[in-house]
Amino acid sequence: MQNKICIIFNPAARGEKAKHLLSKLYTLVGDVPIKVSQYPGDAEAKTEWAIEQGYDLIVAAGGDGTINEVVNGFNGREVILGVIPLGTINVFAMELGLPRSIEKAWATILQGNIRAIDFPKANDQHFVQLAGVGLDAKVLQLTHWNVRKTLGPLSYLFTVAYLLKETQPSLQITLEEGSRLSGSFLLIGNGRYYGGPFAVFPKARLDDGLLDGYLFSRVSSTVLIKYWLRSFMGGLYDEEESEGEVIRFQSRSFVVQSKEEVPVELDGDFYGHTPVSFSCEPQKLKVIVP
Ligand SMILES: Nc1ncnc2c1ncn2[C@@H]1O[C@H](COP(=O)(O)OP(=O)(O)OP(=O)(O)O)[C@@H](O)[C@H]1O
Repeated sequence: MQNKICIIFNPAARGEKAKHLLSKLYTLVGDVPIKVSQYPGDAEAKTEWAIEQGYDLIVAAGGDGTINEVVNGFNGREVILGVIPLGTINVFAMELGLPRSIEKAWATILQGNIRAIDFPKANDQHFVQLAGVGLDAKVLQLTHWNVRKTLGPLSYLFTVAYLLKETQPSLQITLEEGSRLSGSFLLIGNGRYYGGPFAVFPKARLDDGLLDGYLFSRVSSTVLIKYWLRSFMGGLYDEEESEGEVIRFQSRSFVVQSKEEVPVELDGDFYGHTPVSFSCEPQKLKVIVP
């Protein structure tokens, strides 16, 4: 491997359990530098610093939020992303088929097999795997960090149950080719998986130059359970039966607007509010895969 590697490590990943893996990582990687993120946003700053120092293979050691910060530090430079999955769910690592063990993930990085994948954006902020407008972003916003730390992914279910009783927002989506759609909750996928090994977007490919959208007209517990079960079974869905409940689309770019401010999440972290423009640069991001 000819590249100059720098590792960006997030001790707060996996509900702060990742911090216990730092010494193991030091032993494993020898004299490869490890920069420890000190606060939310610092992984992005440390990535920018590393690139300025001449490192051209930046390894995100953390979960999806850490990867998101690292790629946002690339700023259009020709660098390669490596991943050591140390997060709670690690959806992007699952999508790439990366091994979960630290040792195997590091061995994969040293082998240096590179894949070029699409690099999506929401306004000026990049993401790698998924985004959401409406329910899931609000859930992330409202579920307290301490509850997440204690209960893990289960904590979100309580917030979902609470939010389903509230009035649902009204989203207007304008696709690149001009057609308009409306609904209350939008899920966006660069790859197939969302929230775990659930193929919510069975037709999505990381390198097809398109974003996949799933727009729910109205969300209820029945609708959520139905689609979750289907995605769990590998994306078995019935086009006819889904009509009215959900609209699926694929597009290179689209705009989401709403009368009220609706929250937006990127790669599982709260990002901001509507309006938001989504776009995708085809095969722009280089990432190491098995
Ligand atoms: N030193 C730090 N202290 C607190 N938070 C941090 C620190 N460094 C980074 N963060 C934040 O930690 C959050 C969680 O990180 P990450 O998403 O990587 O882990 P995770 O939630 O366990 O994984 P996943 O999203 O794959 O389930 C990110 O939003 C990131 O901004």
